[in-house]
Amino acid sequence: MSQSPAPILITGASQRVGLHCARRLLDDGQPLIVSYRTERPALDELRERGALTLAADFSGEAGILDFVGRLKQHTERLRAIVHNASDWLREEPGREAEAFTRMVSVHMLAPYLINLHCRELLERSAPADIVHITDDVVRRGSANRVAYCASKAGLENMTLSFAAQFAPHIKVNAIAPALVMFHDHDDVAYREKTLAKSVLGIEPGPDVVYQSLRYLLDNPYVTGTSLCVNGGRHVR
Ligand SMILES: NC(=O)C1=CN([C@@H]2O[C@H](COP(=O)(O)OP(=O)(O)OC[C@H]3O[C@@H](n4cnc5c(N)ncnc54)[C@H](OP(=O)(O)O)[C@@H]3O)[C@@H](O)[C@H]2O)C=CC1
Ligand SMILES: Nc1nc2c(c(=O)[nH]1)N=C([C@H](O)[C@@H](O)CO)CN2
Repeated sequence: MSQSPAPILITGASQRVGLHCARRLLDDGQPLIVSYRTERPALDELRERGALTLAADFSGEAGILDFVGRLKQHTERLRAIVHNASDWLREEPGREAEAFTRMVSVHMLAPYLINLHCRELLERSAPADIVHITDDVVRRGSANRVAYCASKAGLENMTLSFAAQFAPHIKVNAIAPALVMFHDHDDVAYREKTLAKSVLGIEPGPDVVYQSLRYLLDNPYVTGTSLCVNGGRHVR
């Protein structure tokens, strides 16, 4: 007898891109598990649509492993893991080491430990996928967010290592967006400056990340790849 589809895990899905991808996957009829750090009204919508929501704080090893333990109490299989959780921190004078530690933990230690500890769950529903959400800024560095950019570069590199280690039953890829969606507090000057960085010059919205995710989930012959979703910033 065929089993019901295994769930997809998206981390950091209480708002913005992660929430949009969660909604689209639920629209696709995909069983879903999401992690969140802050309780938000949108989580109730996901719960009402059948998603399992698990609290998670990826700021250190203990929180990451605690999340993995609770996840395994709810499922023995995973169709995919989407590492979306992220903090876009600037360095603050006197708190540089804290920022670096937080960036490495959420962008590198969490994906690393979750991938290793959940490999068996993915293998049980192979072919399976891991998708790292990185950032186009890895291509050129960031004067304003050194730790953020370095940790995303580490996540980008782990895509190659895990693709080699987890083949052939688990594909591992990255999606490297540039501007996807502004924050409400972004002023006109910032928006105009940011839009001018790409040749397409638009704020595309979160569906461009979902479309990239859908492609990776549906394509059986893509692994170790990073999809550049940046409006052509690199051709300027
Ligand atoms: N938005 C954009 O234009 C761009 C986004 N990206 C990348 O795309 C992804 C989605 O972007 P976006 O939706 O803006 O992301 P957000 O800034 O909204 O972050 C997503 C979620 O990550 C969670 N999170 C942050 N730190 C932790 C932590 N220590 N432990 C657990 N959860 C945590 C937050 O949870 P909570 O809110 O519940 O506290 C947040 O809702 C990110 O990886 C981002 O780096 C890359 C380039 C551009
Ligand atoms: N975790 C987050 N990472 C990033 C965000 C964000 O809001 N949260 N935003 C950006 C910017 O859009 C940038 O790409 C353009 O200013 C980058 N990463």
